[in-house]
Amino acid sequence: MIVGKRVLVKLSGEALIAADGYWLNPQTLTTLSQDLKQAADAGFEIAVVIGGGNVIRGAKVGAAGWIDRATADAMGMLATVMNSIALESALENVGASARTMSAVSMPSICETYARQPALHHLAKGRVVVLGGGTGNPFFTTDTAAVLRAIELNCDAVLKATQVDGVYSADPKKDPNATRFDVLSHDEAIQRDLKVMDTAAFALARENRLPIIVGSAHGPGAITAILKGEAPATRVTP
Ligand SMILES: Nc1ncnc2c1ncn2[C@@H]1O[C@H](COP(=O)(O)OP(=O)(O)OP(=O)(O)O)[C@@H](O)[C@H]1O
Ligand SMILES: O=c1ccn([C@@H]2O[C@H](COP(=O)(O)O)[C@@H](O)[C@H]2O)c(=O)[nH]1
Repeated sequence: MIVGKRVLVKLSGEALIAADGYWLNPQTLTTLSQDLKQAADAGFEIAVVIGGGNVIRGAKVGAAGWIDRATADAMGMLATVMNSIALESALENVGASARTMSAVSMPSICETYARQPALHHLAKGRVVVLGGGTGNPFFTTDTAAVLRAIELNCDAVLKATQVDGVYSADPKKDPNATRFDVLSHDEAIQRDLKVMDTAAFALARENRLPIIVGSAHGPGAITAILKGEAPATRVTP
């Protein structure tokens, strides 16, 4: 095991897009849910933040000019709640106990996020899916993931993404990019490595929170990283 018992898993929204372009692929949600259940069954306490990149990214829409940034970000936060309740359903379908809590209050749909009830759910072994980001515009779900991980006394954030670690440049764009096994928060910020946003790295650095970056692809991928059985990059103080 390379991280402690309580982990916040950050999932990409974009990874939920189906091969035909539809915004949500049920098979991807099922595979991720089976993996998260496996991790919970292995004794990990799991909180999850899922992005909204399969639906909207506020910065991009705001920059296009037809809608203001804060409104576009509100749409983005709502997208993360849609993804969160879809993941909650998929988790329940595979037999895991799960609760969605949203930073944006919508009590007829899911619980509103509050720290103490979230800690209670984690202690009960429930997978806690945290929707709505930070509840504020001009942030991303990477920052929300780090913020919640700190609040909920998590041992690490696992950014379970589309690549198997942090590279010297985006490996999807630069075939010569080289992979780090370990690097510091300072290095990640100074080198402007865009696997997570700078605000998220800075908040993690300030609070000495380790960030693990690895691939979410394939059955059991997340559990394997948590157990130290799959390649991943560790970003440490
Ligand atoms: N230096 C780097 N090392 C590794 N990956 C990088 C780097 N720079 C950019 N990336 C890219 O960052 C991506 C990680 O972001 P990912 O799509 O998982 O999440 P996100 O954008 O936070 O989530 P969402 O899709 O919900 O918005 C990887 O797919 C990778 O292509
Ligand atoms: O705290 C937050 C988190 C997210 N948003 C908005 O949601 C989208 C989707 O999140 P991603 O992290 O990009 O997947 C984001 O682009 C923002 O527009 C937010 O406003 N506040």
